[in-house]
Amino acid sequence: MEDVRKSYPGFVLRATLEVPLGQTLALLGPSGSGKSTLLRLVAGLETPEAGRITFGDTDLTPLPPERRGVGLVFQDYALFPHLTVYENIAFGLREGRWNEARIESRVREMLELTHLSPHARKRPEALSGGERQRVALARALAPEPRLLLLDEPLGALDLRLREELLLELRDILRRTTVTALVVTHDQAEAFLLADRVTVLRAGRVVQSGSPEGLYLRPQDVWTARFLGHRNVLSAPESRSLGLPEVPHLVPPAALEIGEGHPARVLERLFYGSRVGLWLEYRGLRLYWEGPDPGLKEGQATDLTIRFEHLLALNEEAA
Ligand SMILES: Nc1ncnc2c1ncn2[C@@H]1O[C@H](COP(=O)(O)OP(=O)(O)OP(=O)(O)O)[C@@H](O)[C@H]1O
Repeated sequence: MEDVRKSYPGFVLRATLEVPLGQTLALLGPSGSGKSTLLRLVAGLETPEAGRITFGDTDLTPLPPERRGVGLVFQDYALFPHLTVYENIAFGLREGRWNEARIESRVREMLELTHLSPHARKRPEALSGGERQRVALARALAPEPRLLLLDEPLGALDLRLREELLLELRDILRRTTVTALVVTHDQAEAFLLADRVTVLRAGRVVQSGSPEGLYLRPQDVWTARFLGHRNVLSAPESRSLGLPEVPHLVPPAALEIGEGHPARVLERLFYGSRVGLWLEYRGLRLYWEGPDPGLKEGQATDLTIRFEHLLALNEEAA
């Protein structure tokens, strides 16, 4: 999409975005940043005030939703309650006047892809939340859409189910060649699902890149914090360490405990397979995480900051 604009009272979305063919792009942003609005514009459920939405050489902008060739998956599933799983998946194919033999073979293929074959004859009410979401996915993929749009697809599920379905969704997106745009406010979800991630803030694209590229090289303080970095030094803090007086990111790889300068454990967070430590170091509070080094709260240790790993950050996105 090219310089697409849409405004509501007190909100303006203005974005240019490209989803590489056959890949998954995650739109990541806090609540109210315009993620759903952007997705609805691509789906044709909203009309832009300016700009164009294209797929290859096709201009989708003037087309109604049903002629855009997009598949939609929302967090509330929106399945037909009176239809079986099989018929839910077949629905779009019947609408598209596929013949019965093709419908049967495509629905079987989708049931296998989403591991739903044993549930084909059930109605949605007899399924778990995760199974329902897989039906929604199978139904959206069945008509071979050119673009799959997913809006917080795991949003309605509890934490454990969310993790399970996340890996399954990742696997399904990788096994199909569909181009997908997924909206999420969860950084881990975006990183696991997508080939590329675009960060949205207040209706503007802040930064795009591969998950690794974004995480290791956020361009400003807000993006670094939003992506989950805990060690973002302010300009005066940077100066106190002898760095140029601009904010700096201290990525996880830059901290080593056990050697270097004196530090003290302020707080120890036990997560099971790893431990988080808030450390006091030269008047700063720094967070370290890794396998349990056996340090207790209040205990002294040593800490090295590998300055070559630090990254200067812009104060704030323009
Ligand atoms: N139909 C509408 N009428 C008026 N304002 C709207 C409408 N839809 C969205 N907005 C406003 O546009 C802004 C962006 O909303 P949007 O739902 O796109 O954000 P989001 O990033 O998807 O948020 P969330 O993660 O909470 O769903 C919000 O301030 C919202 O109140």
